[in-house]
Amino acid sequence: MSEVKIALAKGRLEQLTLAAFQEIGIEFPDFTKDSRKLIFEDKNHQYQIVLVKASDVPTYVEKGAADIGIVGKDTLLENGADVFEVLDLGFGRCKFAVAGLPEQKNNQSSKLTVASKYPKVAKDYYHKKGISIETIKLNGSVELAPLIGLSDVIVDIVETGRTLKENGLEVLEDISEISARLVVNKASFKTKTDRIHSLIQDIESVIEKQTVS
Ligand SMILES: Nc1ncnc2c1ncn2[C@@H]1O[C@H](COP(=O)(O)OP(=O)(O)OP(=O)(O)O)[C@@H](O)[C@H]1O
Ligand SMILES: O=P(O)(O)OC[C@H]1O[C@H](OP(=O)(O)OP(=O)(O)O)[C@H](O)[C@@H]1O
Repeated sequence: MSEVKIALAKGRLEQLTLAAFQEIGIEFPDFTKDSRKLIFEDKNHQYQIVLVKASDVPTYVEKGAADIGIVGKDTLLENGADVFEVLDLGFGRCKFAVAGLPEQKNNQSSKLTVASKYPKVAKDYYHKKGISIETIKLNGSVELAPLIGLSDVIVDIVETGRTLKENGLEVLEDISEISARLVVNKASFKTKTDRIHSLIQDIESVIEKQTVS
């Protein structure tokens, strides 16, 4: 029987996901923090993890290079991949927000410029409000943009709020809640139904346990 391939986002979600798998008895013995390997097998040879950049997880799953993936809702919204989103994993919690200098609160400009790692999310949000914006795509340190006059505001992830605070910025508008999601390739959902369903159920029971305790 072929293994179930799991695309795992490198970075913040990596250890949280491995911990969830460990709870349900799926362990990857070769997976160590300082390893440069990108493919890992579980000890029972049922699952294979491929370690990919967070923003690439939806692509691997949509194309069927991986059967399932673990990725933030933020990345799913930005990527727009055609995958089944089957489970809210409850970890990796943060939110999308519009942020900026306090004086931007009442900026009604019809030429608002918005810097973001998530230009699609930013456009969709303002489009729903009937406001057209100019987006500036950045790949990090987004909080710099309004400080040095690159944009009026930013659309970014806020977790503790520390990055905003230390740079004199504040949340101007909340957009939506974010957490890690389990996504499944549409064809794999049919061809590997039993194994994927049982994996989903096992993970669900771990999440429920965590919510109760
Ligand atoms: N403070 C946070 N900042 C960013 N992402 C967070 C935060 N807290 C939780 N997350 C979640 O963790 C996911 C992975 O974040 P991570 O920083 O590892 O990757 P990334 O930002 O997409 O990659 P990179 O930093 O390489 O561009 C995010 O997509 C988001 O869902
Ligand atoms: O509310 P906080 O707890 O401060 O977390 C939010 C910050 O974390 C993320 O940045 P990240 O650390 O991924 O750095 P980068 O996007 O600048 O690379 C995000 O883009 C914010 O800048």
